[in-house]
Amino acid sequence: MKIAIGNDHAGTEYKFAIKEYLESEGIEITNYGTDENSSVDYPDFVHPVAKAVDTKAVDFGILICGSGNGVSMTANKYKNVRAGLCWTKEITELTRQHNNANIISIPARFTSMPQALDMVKTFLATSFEGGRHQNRVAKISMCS
Ligand SMILES: O=C(CO)[C@H](O)[C@H](O)[C@H](O)COP(=O)(O)O
Repeated sequence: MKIAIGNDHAGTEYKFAIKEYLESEGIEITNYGTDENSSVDYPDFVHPVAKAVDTKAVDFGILICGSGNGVSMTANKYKNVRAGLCWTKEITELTRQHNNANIISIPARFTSMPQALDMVKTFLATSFEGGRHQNRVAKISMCS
């Protein structure tokens, strides 16, 4: 499994913790996020992740910012990206099961570190259900 991770300054601490966990599990992770705590513009650290997911260069993306909204808005501009904003375990499960999300967006300023790590584990361990959801997901990217 290949994963790309991106974050702005609000997500740096969480990025390092998530990256350390995933590497301890033997997962290959490419870091496109800032490693600093000084203020940056989140789109600059989302585009490489979204491009990697959009082109299937990686299997999944992880994006972290303060609210999770900025990184989600940016990533979802890509045709083949489905970035789900998650703040509970159940929402994380549902965005994989129903939306076949390939990016999880984490609101660092509104979730605890244990919550964030649990959501990442849940995201990667949950499969898309297909069935009635397949047609719905296909309609997401009907626009050019
Ligand atoms: O886009 C965002 C808001 O929805 C992200 O959460 C950013 O992390 C946030 O805007 C950064 O805010 P700051 O006051 O510049 O640290």
